Amino acid sequence: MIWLAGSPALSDTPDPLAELEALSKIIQDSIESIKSSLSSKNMDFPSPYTPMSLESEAARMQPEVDQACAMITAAAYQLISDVRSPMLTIVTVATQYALSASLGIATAANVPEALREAGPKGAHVVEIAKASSIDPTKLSRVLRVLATNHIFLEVAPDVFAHNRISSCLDTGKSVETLLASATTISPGTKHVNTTGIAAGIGHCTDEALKSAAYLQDALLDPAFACSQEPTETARNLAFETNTAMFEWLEKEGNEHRLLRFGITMEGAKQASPPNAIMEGFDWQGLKKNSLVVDVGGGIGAQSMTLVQHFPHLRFVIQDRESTVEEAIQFWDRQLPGARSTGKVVLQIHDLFAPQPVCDAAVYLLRNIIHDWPDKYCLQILRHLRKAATSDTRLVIVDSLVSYACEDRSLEGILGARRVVPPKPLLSNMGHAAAASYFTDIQMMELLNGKERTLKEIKDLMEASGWKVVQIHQSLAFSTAKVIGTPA
Ligand SMILES: C[S@@+](CC[C@H](N)C(=O)[O-])C[C@H]1O[C@@H](n2cnc3c(N)ncnc32)[C@H](O)[C@@H]1O
Repeated sequence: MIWLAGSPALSDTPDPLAELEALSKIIQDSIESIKSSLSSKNMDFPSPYTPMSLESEAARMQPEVDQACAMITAAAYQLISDVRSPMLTIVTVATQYALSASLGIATAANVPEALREAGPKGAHVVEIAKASSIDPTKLSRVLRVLATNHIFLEVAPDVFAHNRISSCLDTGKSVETLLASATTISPGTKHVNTTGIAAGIGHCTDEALKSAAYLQDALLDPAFACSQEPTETARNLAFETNTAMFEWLEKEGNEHRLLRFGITMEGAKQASPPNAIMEGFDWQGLKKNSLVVDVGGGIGAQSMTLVQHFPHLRFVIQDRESTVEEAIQFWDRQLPGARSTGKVVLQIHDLFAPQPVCDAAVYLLRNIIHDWPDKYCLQILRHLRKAATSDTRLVIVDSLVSYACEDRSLEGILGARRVVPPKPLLSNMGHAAAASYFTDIQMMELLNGKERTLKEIKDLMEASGWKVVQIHQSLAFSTAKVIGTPA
């Protein structure tokens, strides 16, 4: 028998059934580890049939439980790939866009809100369809493909109800309010004062999904193929525009997308453990009145967490004019007083202009570098380096993608060594880490941006006068902090 190169053999002559057994054992051991961790803390694992809330996710947020869940996800998906016919797998993957599209339709058609109002017994699709102008016979097919993939339940023929996953989509608003606002004001207002999860689904299944359909064209078009410009992307082809993402969002007709994107960024905090921004960097150790500059800080959702926990620090949150306008409302609503005391300053600043704050203890760049191609990242980092003092720290918070094979080349950097999962799992945790790789493609299609490997970030930092001194990362969450000092 010929083995293909790179097969992660358990022995010299890999036995497919031994791999299945090894994967099952990883799953079984991880379940045991969850049980013992939760029983020692007197906590319950959340049921897939109860609505999601941040409080009820507490068990899964325990680092050891979270890690065990990641192991189970990686092993279970690899098990599926090993046992299912390869033809069926390929066809299933090729048609999986139907899932993203269906999720977008259910969200836009107010299905989550209609099902919350219907209660645990659910509602017939004819009733659910009244929450929008959708055809019930088409909606039932959309909901069935989701229920088949464990999002919603089909509790009786054409009767659907929430499960835990689908309940995440609920904005908490009444169908009546949503129907009234859809006819009177912009549909983006649906997401105002919500967790931002439905907003994020809207962003991914509207502008991102539409752009993804053009990615093949963009990558194979000689004019766009090697482009490093944010104006030459699949999104530019899909929406027939020559503007970069953030300018495009500000264009007339995109008001709902701009509003939704801002709310998505705020909601994205919930994809990581609460207060994740606080970990891995010694904010407490900064001197009294030290200045943290949140560069491209959006409405300042991350800085707000830091303000609340580290009252000895001062903050400048910089962004584009339209975002700063939103940020003013956000801060005055959530933490009135922060601005009037001067503890927090909201500042209009272009990432590509010289940095006006030259006495910063920290420049924080969270989810910024991944928005831009290398040559633009270098401009951003060089402006910060020019304004930095010798004590300034650069904190880059972004996904760090790993190769799908082992790579130990940068283990000399403090914190860079990762826990290597047991074989036969992929060293990047396979499907458990899939969201980062999907986001990488989303960055490419929308902005010509990218999620980077540690080596790619290190190269950018070194080319702009920064030196990587420490990394903070976890096995389960791909978001990492790369901490630098002036070189
Ligand atoms: C992905 S969001 C990240 C926001 C925030 N750092 C966070 O982690 O929630 C990117 C941010 O960059 C801002 N941005 C994009 N282009 C910019 C520019 N040229 N100058 C300043 N900010 C910009 C956007 O308005 C947006 O708020």
